Amino acid sequence: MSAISIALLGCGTVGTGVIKVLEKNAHSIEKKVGAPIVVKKVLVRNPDKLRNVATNATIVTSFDEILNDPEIKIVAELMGGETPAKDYMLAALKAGKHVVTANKDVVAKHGRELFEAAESSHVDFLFEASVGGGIPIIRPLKQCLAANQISEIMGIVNGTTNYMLTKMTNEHMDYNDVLAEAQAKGYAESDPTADVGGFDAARKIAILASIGFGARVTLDDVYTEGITNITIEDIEYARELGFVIKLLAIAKHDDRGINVRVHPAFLPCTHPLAAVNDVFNAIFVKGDAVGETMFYGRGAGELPTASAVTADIIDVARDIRHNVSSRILCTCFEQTHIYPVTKTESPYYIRLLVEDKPGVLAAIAGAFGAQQVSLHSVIQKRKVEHCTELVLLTYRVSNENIRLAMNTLLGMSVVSKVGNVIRVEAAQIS
Ligand SMILES: NC(=O)C1=CN([C@@H]2O[C@H](COP(=O)(O)OP(=O)(O)OC[C@H]3O[C@@H](n4cnc5c(N)ncnc54)[C@H](OP(=O)(O)O)[C@@H]3O)[C@@H](O)[C@H]2O)C=CC1
Ligand SMILES: N[C@@H](CC=O)C(=O)O
Ligand code: NA
Repeated sequence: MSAISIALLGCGTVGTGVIKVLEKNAHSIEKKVGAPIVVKKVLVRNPDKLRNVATNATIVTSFDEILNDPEIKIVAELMGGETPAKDYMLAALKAGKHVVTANKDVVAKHGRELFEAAESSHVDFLFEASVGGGIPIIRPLKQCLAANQISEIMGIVNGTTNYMLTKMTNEHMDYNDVLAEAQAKGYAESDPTADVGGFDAARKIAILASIGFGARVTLDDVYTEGITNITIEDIEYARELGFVIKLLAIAKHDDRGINVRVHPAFLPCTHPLAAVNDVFNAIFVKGDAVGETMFYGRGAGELPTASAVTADIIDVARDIRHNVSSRILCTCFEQTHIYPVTKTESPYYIRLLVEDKPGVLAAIAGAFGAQQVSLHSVIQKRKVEHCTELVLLTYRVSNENIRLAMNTLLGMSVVSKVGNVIRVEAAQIS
């Protein structure tokens, strides 16, 4: 069969990786598809930029050169951002071109519109790289686990912050230095606020929850906290107490509805996610038939992400060869109540700076007690600026009650500063 022509929108970290993978594995990919895949055009902003890859493709700066080229059957959007990426994908789908993307911003926010455009044009819209980088997770959820009712999805879904937390924990690296390293390695988003602020993970868990629970979960439904407040002190106290700090993305479907959240958490050192380090991601999925499953691999970076994008391109190319399309589209059928984070429960770690005088501990314990927050343990180790640093671990308590207790504490003259309040996940504090 004649070659299948494709175009890439973007030739940065991921685009470069896709060109390399298609080139390196051209022979086996051709055998798998039954036709060669050829990158005909690549859209960039700056055609004069030096790139880390050689290609015979034509470099273009106008999307119209791709949109109006009837030979191009597949468009891989690897630019990032919402605009113009969404408009280009929509135009390509409406023009009858298949679309593959790594763009979680657009999938999380405009997925429905893109699915509808794909369905009416009878083309594919695939986005495996948008969550978990190189880890297969979208396809397993949509296909391999389709027989299950999914009750829980939990994991580490941002490579940049996991890399940062690992280096801060194991090598005591400075936050800004390690962020710069993650950027240099091509892991971070063009605006890394999305990574460190938790929004990238929030988009990813919104996508996974929507697919897993068959209900539309948007970014606004996800309670989001990033790692910007995590200090070396918190990391050290975690270690002392037998925990590590990880940025977790959690989606649960129970008899109250759906709850979706992203926040740093203390995880027991013995928990499997505690051993997921550097740029690696891991995602647990619990289904009623299969039980627990775990997906693990590199969550960001040139070649791992290219692996997922290229697999989508191969899938589409096979569909083109067999004259089928849009076999698995939007799976959000259910209207399900989303309940807020305040209704969730867990133990908490709390670090406070308090005045160093008699009766302070009793007053603090009283403020917690008034909100039904029971304290499991208190560590009092060091003096900071004439104050005493207190580290408290609570028993399991509702988020609402912790908030109420913290509000009371903030108003107490003996409390100089709240250092941090971090959830404890997957631990029995008893
Ligand atoms: N990096 C990673 O590890 C992962 C990234 N992703 C996602 O993949 C996508 C791409 O990420 P990444 O490769 O890191 O991004 P980069 O910033 O490295 O590359 C972006 C590319 O898009 C081009 N581009 C951006 N805006 C425009 C525009 N308006 N018109 C034409 N070209 C444009 C840039 O052109 P020029 O080179 O001329 O500036 C560049 O080639 C994003 O959606 C990201 O979230 C997903 C998983 C992992
Ligand atoms: N910035 C993202 C890239 C992959 O999605 C991350 O660090 O995980
Ligand atoms: Na993936």
